[in-house]
Amino acid sequence: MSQQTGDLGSESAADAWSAEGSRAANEAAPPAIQLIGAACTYDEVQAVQPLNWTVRRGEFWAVLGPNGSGKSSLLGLVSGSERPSAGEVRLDGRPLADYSRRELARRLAVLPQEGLPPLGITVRDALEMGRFPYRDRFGREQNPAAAEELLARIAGRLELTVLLPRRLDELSGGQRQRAALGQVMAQQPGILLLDEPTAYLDVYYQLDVMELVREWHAEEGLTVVAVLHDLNLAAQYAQQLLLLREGQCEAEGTPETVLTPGRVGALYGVAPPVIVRREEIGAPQLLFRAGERRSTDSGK
Ligand SMILES: Nc1ncnc2c1ncn2[C@@H]1O[C@H](COP(=O)(O)OP(=O)(O)OP(=O)(O)O)[C@@H](O)[C@H]1O
Repeated sequence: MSQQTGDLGSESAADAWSAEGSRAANEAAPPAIQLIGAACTYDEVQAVQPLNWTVRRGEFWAVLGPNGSGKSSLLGLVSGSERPSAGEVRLDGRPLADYSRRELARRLAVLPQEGLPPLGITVRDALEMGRFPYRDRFGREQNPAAAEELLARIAGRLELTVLLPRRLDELSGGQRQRAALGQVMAQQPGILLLDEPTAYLDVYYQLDVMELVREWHAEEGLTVVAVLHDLNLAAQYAQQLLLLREGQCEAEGTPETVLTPGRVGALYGVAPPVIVRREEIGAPQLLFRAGERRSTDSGK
């Protein structure tokens, strides 16, 4: 969606990226996200081992790995909900710890797994709540007309217009996930984190959410990091993959280089998948069959 919103969201993706901006300029700019030996520990559990990872502006990453491999903990480090037990996380070259809550909310948004909770508030209220980083302490927008226009455009784009007066607890899970996407769009972040955004959705809404995120990414140079379980969805939508094993980087790179049959089979404990390439999907797709039963379960 185009972001002709006047001075709305001065730190928005549109500012962080110009269509004609060269790749070289982007590479010279500080990375959108940088982990420098960053680790996440809960009591005795080392969920993320010290990790170096760089996400440049405008990249679309998927974070993959078996259950308990540290995907959500990694996302927590990036969003600031988890404090690193070692190392540092930087956003745009600046330590995450230096951001105020409001500054962080202008820069980064998180789309949760289950969309918005089924509360008694309307979809319109939910979208307006996304504007909180731009409102003063009395809840006023600097430019109310432009904000209103932005919300109307988001609602139109997400086909939420007829749902605006409806309460969240009257919507389906798929509709609530769309409303959640509308809320994070209203937030105008430069970086979007998605935590298994398709977990509770049928295949129509899975593709729907991913297509909308892809369009947003393509049109505005949004930086996207999505935790996904579905390797095929990841290969289809992400340009770069980070594959985790027990809190460590097992592999990173393009879907073609990361999703090799031997690696995927060994990591997930399944038979090496068959790789299928279909032009209309434009990415490798994996066909799975069960392998040997896992002899031990680490309890993670
Ligand atoms: N709040 C917590 N307290 C203690 N241990 C935790 C906590 N959150 C996660 N862990 C542990 O950290 C490790 C990594 O968990 P995490 O949720 O990051 O993995 P994940 O890859 O996202 O898993 P899943 O795919 O099952 O969602 C696991 O061993 C988990 O038990």
